[in-house]
Amino acid sequence: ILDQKTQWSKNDLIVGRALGKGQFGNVYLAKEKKSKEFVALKVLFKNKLREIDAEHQLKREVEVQSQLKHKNVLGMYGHYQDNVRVYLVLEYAGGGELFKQLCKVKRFEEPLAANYIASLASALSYCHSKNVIHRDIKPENILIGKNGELKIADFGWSVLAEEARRTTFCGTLDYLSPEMIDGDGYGQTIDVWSVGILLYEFLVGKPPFEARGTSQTYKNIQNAQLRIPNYVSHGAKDLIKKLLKKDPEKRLNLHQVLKHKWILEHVDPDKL
Ligand SMILES: Clc1cnc2c(Nc3ccc(N4CCOCC4)cc3)nc(-c3cccnc3)cn12
Repeated sequence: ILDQKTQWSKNDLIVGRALGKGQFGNVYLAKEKKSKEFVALKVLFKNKLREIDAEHQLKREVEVQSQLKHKNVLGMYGHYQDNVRVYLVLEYAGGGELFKQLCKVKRFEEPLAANYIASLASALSYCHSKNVIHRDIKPENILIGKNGELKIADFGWSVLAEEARRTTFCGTLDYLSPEMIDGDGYGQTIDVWSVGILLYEFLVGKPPFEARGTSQTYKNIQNAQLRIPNYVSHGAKDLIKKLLKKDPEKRLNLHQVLKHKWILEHVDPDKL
């Protein structure tokens, strides 16, 4: 149905309430008339995109996200435009933002955190198999489906691996990996680093290297001084330490994450 539809226009949709406000435009809940399916309509203003020369980035987001088909990657059904805006027709994630859920409960229980990390690792491993590096994995870019499944969204910063050598600044500091700060280029290991930061934030309620000032955050990241509270289990602590290795070569890869004892302890294998 929606996956097969190739041409989209505003007449296909009944647009409802705003789901959220972004810096380039808003996201609305919408309903596709024929299938009666809910979708999310991301509206971006062309002049705003032009201001920061982000048209090429948006083109890439569309190219990348529409070719990815995975249960933990938010689907993109199509796009259309008028002379003022670009419209992205996206899968509707009925559970909202993971970020809001984390703020509400402060910290996730270990089984829930393990399931989210397993979904994230399997989605990223799928993306990497398509030569796509997300580069901006953080709670704000993760949505929850109506049955609680994790959905990676917002591929605005993703690049196809060959371009990944260019060190472009992307996103909040907390998620920058050491090699990103050194600017010596990076491969798929930066997404693995972000999984480590996320795992820490899921279990502790804040990112590991958070500091008041930018330079302090950089310092903490660079010397990767990790303080993990005692209420975190040994298995989780072990995985966090193996993900937040300063040297990208020493970091676990995504397949090893999915085989880690703490993940296997909490996640039913058919989900992996
Ligand atoms: Cl893209 C995309 C696909 N689905 C969503 C979505 N879904 C969604 C579902 C449910 C609830 N609610 C559930 C009841 O409590 C109130 C919130 C919110 C968002 N939100 C956003 C979004 C949200 C906030 C800011 N910027 C974007 C983007 N989305």
